[in-house]
Amino acid sequence: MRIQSEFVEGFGTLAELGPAVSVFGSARTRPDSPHYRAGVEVGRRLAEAGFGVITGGGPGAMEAVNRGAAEAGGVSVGLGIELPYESNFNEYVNLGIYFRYFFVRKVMFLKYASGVVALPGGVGTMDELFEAVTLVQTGKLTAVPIVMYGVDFWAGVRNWMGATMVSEGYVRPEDLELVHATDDVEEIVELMCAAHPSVVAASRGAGGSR
Ligand SMILES: CC(C)=CCNc1ncnc2c1ncn2[C@@H]1O[C@H](COP(=O)(O)O)[C@@H](O)[C@H]1O
Repeated sequence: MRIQSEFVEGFGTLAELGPAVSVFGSARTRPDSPHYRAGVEVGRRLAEAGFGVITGGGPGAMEAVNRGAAEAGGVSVGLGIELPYESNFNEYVNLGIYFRYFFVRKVMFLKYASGVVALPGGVGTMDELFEAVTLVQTGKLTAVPIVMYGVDFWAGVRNWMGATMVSEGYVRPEDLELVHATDDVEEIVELMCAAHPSVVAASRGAGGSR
């Protein structure tokens, strides 16, 4: 069965991966934009710290993150999705897996992730980010750092969650703390390293920059 074989192939490949951070973000981020540059930097710094990156393997922010990681010599994973129009892996993916089903692919983003970062994006990015929050909140996923990159971009969502969801009693105040917000790529790397000290030790042992 196709669905089952997608799970088997995905688990088989990603279980071998080593520590990696899933990074989501818009397919439409332009290469000349600050958000693209931030994505490259996120990929590069995570790779230098010893983390692989996992993206949707497509254009825009996904390409930026794969690019930063690959150019720094890191593991650069793309979990591609078959879409009604032509879609290929961006050229910076060095380990690609293709999926027909979005829901199988979403399991793969989180099952082996040591952390999650959301760059600015649209509904796809929101969907992937909030799946991570839901799974951590309900204890279905080991608590990993979850970071919104772009304080101004995400401010509306964060403020509304605090002012409306929390005050209506639908979200516990402490659950808001599951999600960090920053404009600082180094803070992302520090959060990931603090949660995974063994990665820091290994990358130091391998002559890593940290
Ligand atoms: C130009 C265009 C729309 C290409 C679409 N090609 C795509 N290739 C791979 N993953 C994708 C694509 N579009 C959306 N996604 C998924 O949804 C997220 C981005 O959705 P959005 O652009 O924020 O809502 C990504 O993290 C990715 O996992």
